[in-house]
Amino acid sequence: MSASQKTPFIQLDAVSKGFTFSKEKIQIFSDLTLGIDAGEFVAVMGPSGSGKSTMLNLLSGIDAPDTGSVRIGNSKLEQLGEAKKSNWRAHNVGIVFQFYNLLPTLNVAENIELPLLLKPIGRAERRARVEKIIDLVGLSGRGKQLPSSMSGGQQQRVGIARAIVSDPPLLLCDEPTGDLDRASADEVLEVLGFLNRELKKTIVMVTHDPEAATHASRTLHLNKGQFVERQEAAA
Ligand SMILES: Nc1ncnc2c1ncn2[C@@H]1O[C@H](COP(=O)(O)OP(=O)(O)OP(=O)(O)O)[C@@H](O)[C@H]1O
Repeated sequence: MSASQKTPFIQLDAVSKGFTFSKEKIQIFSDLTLGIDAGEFVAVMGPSGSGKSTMLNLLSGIDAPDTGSVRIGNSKLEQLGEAKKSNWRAHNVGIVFQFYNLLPTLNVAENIELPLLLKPIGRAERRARVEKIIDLVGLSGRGKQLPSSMSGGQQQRVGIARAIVSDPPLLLCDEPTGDLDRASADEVLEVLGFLNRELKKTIVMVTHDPEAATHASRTLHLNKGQFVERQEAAA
């Protein structure tokens, strides 16, 4: 590699992945190679069942390829044991879910604080970080509310705040606007865009929504286990 070629932040090399279901083998990826640079905001689209969520699971190390390798930064995930991988994930990956996955009995601030409880950070510092993130996602003053008292868009912004409170470089979003109306979806996408532009988070977002994909810098379409790059037209 020449000095001018930069190494992608995320590199999938010759990845294959299949599942066996009712004795039938479904091959999702065969010999898939993909690079994503630091600071990119990538949308992943494709038909239902094409392997979009599987891709996110490979990137977070929640699932492993059958063959091939997944490298993120300096970490080759297949070389990490489960304990090291959990620790790596806690420091490097934030995950945003379609249905928010907030704990209903905890208020907004307590939900966002959860990932910090696994770290050697004192209470005052934790609270300060949570307040800062609450402001950043546009929910100032709502820390004591329960998730059930908030709109879907607000709950998703809590989900995003929880995903970034540990300051991971990579954010993986699985249909983050899939359960939202257009206006709430746009607010959530604005927050993701801000995190990408201003905080330089690398974002990989699975979406069915072509308009959501226009917020990304690049759109990858999954087609028969391979990615085809295509630009979404702005709405
Ligand atoms: N743990 C598993 N065991 C067996 N089959 C699985 C498993 N996980 C995923 N699959 C199968 O792999 C295929 C791809 O699933 P995946 O969830 O990645 O698709 P997707 O593109 O995210 O779909 P959707 O848009 O519907 O969410 C599907 O056929 C699914 O049933």
